[in-house]
Amino acid sequence: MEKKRRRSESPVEDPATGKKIQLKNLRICLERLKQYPVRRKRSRSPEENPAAGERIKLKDLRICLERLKQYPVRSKRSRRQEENPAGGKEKVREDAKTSQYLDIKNYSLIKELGEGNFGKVVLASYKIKNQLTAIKIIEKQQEEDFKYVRREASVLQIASRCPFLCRAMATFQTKSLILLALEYVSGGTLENIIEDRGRLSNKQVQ
Ligand SMILES: Nc1ncnc2c1ncn2[C@@H]1O[C@H](COP(=O)(O)OP(=O)(O)OP(=O)(O)O)[C@@H](O)[C@H]1O
Repeated sequence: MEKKRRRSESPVEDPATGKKIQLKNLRICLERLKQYPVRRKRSRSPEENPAAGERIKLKDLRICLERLKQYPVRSKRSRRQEENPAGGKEKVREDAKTSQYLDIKNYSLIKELGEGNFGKVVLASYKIKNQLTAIKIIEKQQEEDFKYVRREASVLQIASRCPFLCRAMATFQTKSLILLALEYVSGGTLENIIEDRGRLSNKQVQ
């Protein structure tokens, strides 16, 4: 009986000091620990995609955030009046420090630019920066499709110094669509230019 009472008074030893932890302090610790499972649940679906109202997977969000972190570094170049490789003088790159790039509501669609093998490309304005962008809109056939588009965006990012490729700004998805926001290249396609002007020199192609 004596033994039982003592155990209930100080049930746990501090492994560091070997001393009994006061019941009062233990209760405070347990109260604090109770908060952890709640946080873990929240982290399973942390962000809602405002375009679709669906939860973005934590894994995808981490990948997006990791990629977005790379943008401020490149924006240094854009501050030095980087030129549009298509010939325009406008700045082509801005900071993407926040997930605003991933919200379709922040883009206003202007007109259709063309159609590729997988979907349409529309000219849009990124409202936050008043910046033109080409958004590739692809109808999702299967969940895996988003992975392939992200891979395309990653390749464009890796090759971002190449003056012949446009840059990827963001990839995001709704339930049925995949959207890839690209740097807008205003000069038209090389094919169109060759059709209009005929043969071009190497310098003109560059
Ligand atoms: N970044 C851009 N800036 C301006 N126009 C673009 C841009 N990307 C695409 N376009 C326009 O949209 C059209 C379709 O482009 P898209 O890349 O979808 O076609 P694609 O070359 O067949 O590629 P894919 O095989 O990936 O579908 C292009 O021909 C071009 O006119």
